[in-house]
Amino acid sequence: MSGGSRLVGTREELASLLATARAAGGPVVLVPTMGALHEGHASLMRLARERAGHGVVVASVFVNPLQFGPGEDLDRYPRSLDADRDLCAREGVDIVFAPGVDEVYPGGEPQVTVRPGPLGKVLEGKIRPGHFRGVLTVVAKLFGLVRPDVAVFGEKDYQQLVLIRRMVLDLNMGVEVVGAPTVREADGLALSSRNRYLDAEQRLAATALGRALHAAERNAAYGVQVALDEARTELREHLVDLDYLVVTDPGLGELPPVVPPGTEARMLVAARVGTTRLIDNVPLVLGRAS
Ligand SMILES: Nc1ncnc2c1ncn2[C@@H]1O[C@H](COP(=O)(O)OP(=O)(O)OP(=O)(O)O)[C@@H](O)[C@H]1O
Ligand SMILES: CC(C)(CO)[C@@H](O)C(=O)[O-]
Ligand code: BAL
Repeated sequence: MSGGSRLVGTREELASLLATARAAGGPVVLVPTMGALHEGHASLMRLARERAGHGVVVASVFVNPLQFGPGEDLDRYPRSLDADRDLCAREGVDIVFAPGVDEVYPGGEPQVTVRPGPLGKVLEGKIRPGHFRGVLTVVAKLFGLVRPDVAVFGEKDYQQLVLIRRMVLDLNMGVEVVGAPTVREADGLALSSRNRYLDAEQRLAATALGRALHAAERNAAYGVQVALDEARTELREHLVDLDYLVVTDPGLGELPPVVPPGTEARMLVAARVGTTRLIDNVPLVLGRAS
């Protein structure tokens, strides 16, 4: 496709643009987002542009009510469609799909939704009950509307990425799911749309998450316990309320009590800084000097 980013708000417009694009050949690559775009999103779009080649890149911008629980930040979630559109144009996105809630949920909340299964009940799912049912349902709907060959998601939302891969596998959706590395500020804070809720003091405290994960990476060679202890020390030094800090296997399962050197694992952290919840994670290679 050529001619910059096209902003579309309806399923009909989207279908018609995609039909034209498909006729021209090349893959369709989707980047789902909730908007308030930053450089982390930009990296996903660049990856999508590379994967699409002469095909089409679609970015969706939709704050999905179904994945927010009561009392969460649905109403104050940042919305900045004009700036989002500029960023999409800069990164070579062909179609920006920014539908209203009625367009995505024309009959209100759908009767049939995607149950995430046991992995949806741990970590984020335990603290935000119903969250992953909302995420998987909207991602399934976006896949239905766009019918992408490839979809790109960030590793920053690692549990989400694992669950989307699982949904695609279990429901034979035939979409290639690409995970993109987390983009960080110079001080290690993972970029997130919610970072803009932080005041200066909270912004400083928020660096604890990145510091903790980095301390764990440095100490992973000494095993899970040392990695956890070092990470906890960093978190204790800052004004954050820890929700969880865990080391799992890469699929979010439990690690066996004894692991051979070189075992791949994931450390995941979630904490509240003031009223803002932040999450982050890194891969670890256990029991081997890195
Ligand atoms: N720092 C980042 N690096 C790489 N990808 C990211 C980063 N932050 C978000 N993403 C990815 O961008 C996609 C859209 O995420 P979303 O719009 O929720 O942004 P967000 O910054 O994660 O916002 P939130 O504050 O809601 O967590 C997701 O696949 C997410 O994992
Ligand atoms: C995948 C997603 C766009 C679904 O609303 C959202 O959870 C996000 O932005 O990570
Ligand atoms: N990036 C995850 C979306 C959410 O927190 O609702």
